[in-house]
Order: sequence, then C-alpha cells, then structure tokens
Amino acid sequence: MPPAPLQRHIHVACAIIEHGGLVLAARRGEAMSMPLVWEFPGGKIEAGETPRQCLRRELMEELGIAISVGAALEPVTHDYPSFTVTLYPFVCTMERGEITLHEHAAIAWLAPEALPSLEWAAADGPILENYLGQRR
Ligand SMILES: Nc1nc2c([nH]c(=O)n2[C@H]2C[C@H](O)[C@@H](COP(=O)(O)OP(=O)(O)OP(=O)(O)O)O2)c(=O)[nH]1
Repeated sequence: MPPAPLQRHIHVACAIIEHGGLVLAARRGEAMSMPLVWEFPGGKIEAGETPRQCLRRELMEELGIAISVGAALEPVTHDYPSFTVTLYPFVCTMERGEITLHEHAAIAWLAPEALPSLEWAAADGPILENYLGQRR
C-alpha cells in the first residue's frame, strides 16, 4: 500500500461555556462546512495567536460575547475524510454581551448530562467524554 497522502491539519480552539449550571452548544449554520452539526463555538487558531486569544476573538465574532477563558481540557485530534483537526477545548464563562447568532443556525443551553443527546461533530465525542468525566 502506498503511504496515505498528508492531508490538511487545522488547529481549532473551542469554548465549553458554563452559565447557571448549563452549557452552551452551537449548531453550525447551513452555509458553513459540516452544516447543522453541533459544536462548541470557536475556530481556527491564527498565526501569532494563542488558543485563548483565538477563543476570545472567535466568540466575539461568532456570538458577540466577551468570555473569560478558564481551564484547558485535553486536546483531541480527529481525522475527517478530507482533513485532520486538533481541537483545544477550554472551560469558559460569559463576561458580558448578549448572544447574537452571526454564523450559527441555533444555540442551546443544556445540562451537562444532556449534551450527548445532540448530533455533534465527530471530533467532539472525546471532548464530551473528558468534560463529563472530569465533573464526576
Ligand atoms: N469551533 C468548532 N469547530 C469544530 C468543532 N468540532 C469540529 O470538528 N470542528 C471543526 C469544524 C471546522 O472544520 C473547524 C472549525 O473551523 P471554523 O469554524 O473556522 O471553520 P469554518 O466553518 O470556517 O471552516 P472552513 O469552511 O474554513 O473549512 O473545526 C467544535 O467543537 N468547535
């Protein structure tokens, strides 16, 4: 077998935002790649940016809120058919602003144990497990 061709590898920071005992899930918009699956809001880390800076920028761009970025969870790497993603999850809280959807189709505030009932992006499975596991 010839070696598998190297595919694009992107690095993405994502925010597990806790508020009043609930957690924010965001449904990707129809015009986005991987439409309509649920994710933790965030996006690609740009050159010269730390994952935490990336998250503050992305949450302001995507949802119009300022967040405080707390503890990092274990990064997760997943191979999609056409690219590889490493996700850098952080537990966050909202600082100010009201949520306005600039890119997402919907948001939901769920009790942590209800999060797995949504249809998540495939890469997010281990993040959910780690997050729910560390709360037990
Ligand atoms: N923000 C976020 N992205 C995720 C999660 N899980 C997951 O597989 N992803 C993927 C979806 C996207 O391919 C990429 C996030 O980059 P992005 O939000 O800037 O993506 P995008 O729609 O601009 O993507 P693209 O069209 O440029 O490919 O990571 C997640 O929980 N949160």
